[in-house]
Amino acid sequence: MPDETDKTRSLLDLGLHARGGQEARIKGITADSRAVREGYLFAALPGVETHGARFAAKALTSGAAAILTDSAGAEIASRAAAAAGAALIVAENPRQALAYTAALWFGAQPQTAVAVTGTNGKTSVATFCRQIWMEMDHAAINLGTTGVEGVWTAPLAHTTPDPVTLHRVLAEAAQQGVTHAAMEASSHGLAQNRLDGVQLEAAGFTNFTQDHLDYHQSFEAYFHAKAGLFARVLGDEGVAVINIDDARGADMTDIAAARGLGILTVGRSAGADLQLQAQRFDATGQQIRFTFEDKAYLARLPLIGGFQAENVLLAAGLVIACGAEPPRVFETLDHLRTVRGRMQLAATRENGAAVFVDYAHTPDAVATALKAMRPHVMGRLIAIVGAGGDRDRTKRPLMGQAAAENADLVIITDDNPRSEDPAVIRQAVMLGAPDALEVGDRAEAILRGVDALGPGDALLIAGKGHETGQTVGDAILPFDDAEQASVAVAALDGRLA
Ligand SMILES: CC(=O)N[C@H]1[C@@H](OP(=O)(O)OP(=O)(O)OC[C@H]2O[C@@H](n3ccc(=O)[nH]c3=O)[C@H](O)[C@@H]2O)O[C@H](CO)[C@@H](O)[C@@H]1O[C@H](C)C(=O)N[C@@H](C)C(=O)N[C@H](CCC(=O)O)C(=O)O
Ligand SMILES: Nc1ncnc2c1ncn2[C@@H]1O[C@H](COP(=O)(O)OP(=O)(O)OP(=O)(O)O)[C@@H](O)[C@H]1O
Ligand SMILES: N[C@H](CCC[C@H](N)C(=O)O)C(=O)O
Ligand SMILES: [Mg+2]
Repeated sequence: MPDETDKTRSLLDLGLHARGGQEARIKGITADSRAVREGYLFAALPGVETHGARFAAKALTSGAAAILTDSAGAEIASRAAAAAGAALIVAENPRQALAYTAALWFGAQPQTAVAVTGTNGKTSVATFCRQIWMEMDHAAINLGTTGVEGVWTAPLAHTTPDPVTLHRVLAEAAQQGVTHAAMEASSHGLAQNRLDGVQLEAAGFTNFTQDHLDYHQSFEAYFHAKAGLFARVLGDEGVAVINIDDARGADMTDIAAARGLGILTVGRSAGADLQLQAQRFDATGQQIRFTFEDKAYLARLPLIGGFQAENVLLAAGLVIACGAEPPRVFETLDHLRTVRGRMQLAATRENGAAVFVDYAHTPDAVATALKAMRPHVMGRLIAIVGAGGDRDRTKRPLMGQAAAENADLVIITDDNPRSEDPAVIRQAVMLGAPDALEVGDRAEAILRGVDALGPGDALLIAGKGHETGQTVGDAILPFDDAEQASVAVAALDGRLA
């Protein structure tokens, strides 16, 4: 741990203005008043629910030596800070200042780091990057929705953790010998500058479709948040790895080009640097042909879903952008494994019908996942879909519609109703799928879906993927789609003890 006085100086070196000439000796940092200890810097941030400065008095009672906030927060906290003899640091963007401070405070991260943004595919791409690096004998991790995975593991509460958690985790990983890290950059995380202090060698863009309009309010604001990865977070020496098949890929490329960043394009589109040329599907995966620098390559991916090939090539592009030898990277692709909860084969009925669990929780993901299953299915495609409570309401009928358009039978059920009435959420989803069967209880919906499977049919259970709970109100009830699928198959095929 570096000398504490140096830390204080670093904070002031950030160009922050300490009012009242106070010099703070910092012993720790947090944005949560409840976590403040003697000598801590308390970042009092403006939030969605409240302003952290409202908790300044409590933080000072717990021993805060400095308060970092914005001008609105300074109005609230300045008297209490002065009375306690604590430094008040006012920043135009205190979230960014906190991110830089967290990076300096924890002082270490894996030397090679990449981040990936996009509406869908972040967890998959980050996981594939980690798998490729591990195949190349690097000590690697991925960080995101599924926690920290790889040579070192830890749970995470958010897809992109707050900067204090993020840098604590990155520093601990580096101390454990982790040299390579791939992380997800969620739109919330980017809008809140959670990643601004991370040193990235490359950053990736998967796609841009609807999600999270509850938080971002408009498509443009949502896009602007994602674009922050290329406009701001990625350093001047960084490489932008962009899926140009997506309609907004060109916009991302322009943003990166305007900064003079390196650019590596990926996709089926003509002119892509890493170009997917052909895909052939079989029962357990797919054969792909692609080109890079005028050379053609073949790989067999043991992965279900055409879109996973796009994610794999984006991951390969990110690893190459960090300096790896392309042929060596491509050799690893045959060894990739299914990402937990993403087109995961959860169970098979005695009649051969397969049950897949997938994390599709946006209209585009539901459509993509179902379309991806078609080439693998001879008979009917059945979909179980629900939408989360306290999240983007406008995506609900569109998710129902995506299911109705791409499946032969749709069952609408509950998926983390949170504080909302589950029946109201189901009704909204049903607006897009009027012929769907409504079965609120998720276990019963899975049983009904599995029961409906004839030979050659397949079932997609969408929405929860790797999740292990159903959030109802404040309670998280244990629930695992893959487990429920196995139980349903065992019960119906008479294999239960
Ligand atoms: C909308 C959102 O992102 N909210 C996150 C954000 O809250 P906020 O800053 O708006 O906080 P607030 O509740 O208004 O409080 C303001 C400030 O007062 C502080 N406070 C509050 C209470 C107190 O007693 N003491 C105190 O100091 C808070 O720490 C905060 O700094 O910062 C909080 C602290 O880090 C997060 O817990 C909270 O995540 C909420 C719970 C959440 O659900 N976030 C989700 C939507 C999210 O971030 N999801 C993304 C994307 C997921 C995906 O990939 O689809 C993710 O990266 O996980
Ligand atoms: N490249 C892609 N294009 C379209 N849909 C995709 C793509 N990759 C994944 N999906 C769909 O999105 C779902 C979620 O994938 P993944 O978890 O990798 O995305 P994510 O961006 O990390 O999601 P989150 O926002 O929850 O973190 C998958 O289960 C699949 O249905
Ligand atoms: N992390 C995402 C995915 C949630 C997936 C789904 N199970 C839901 O609860 O909506 C979110 O919070 O929007
Ligand atoms: Mg994710």
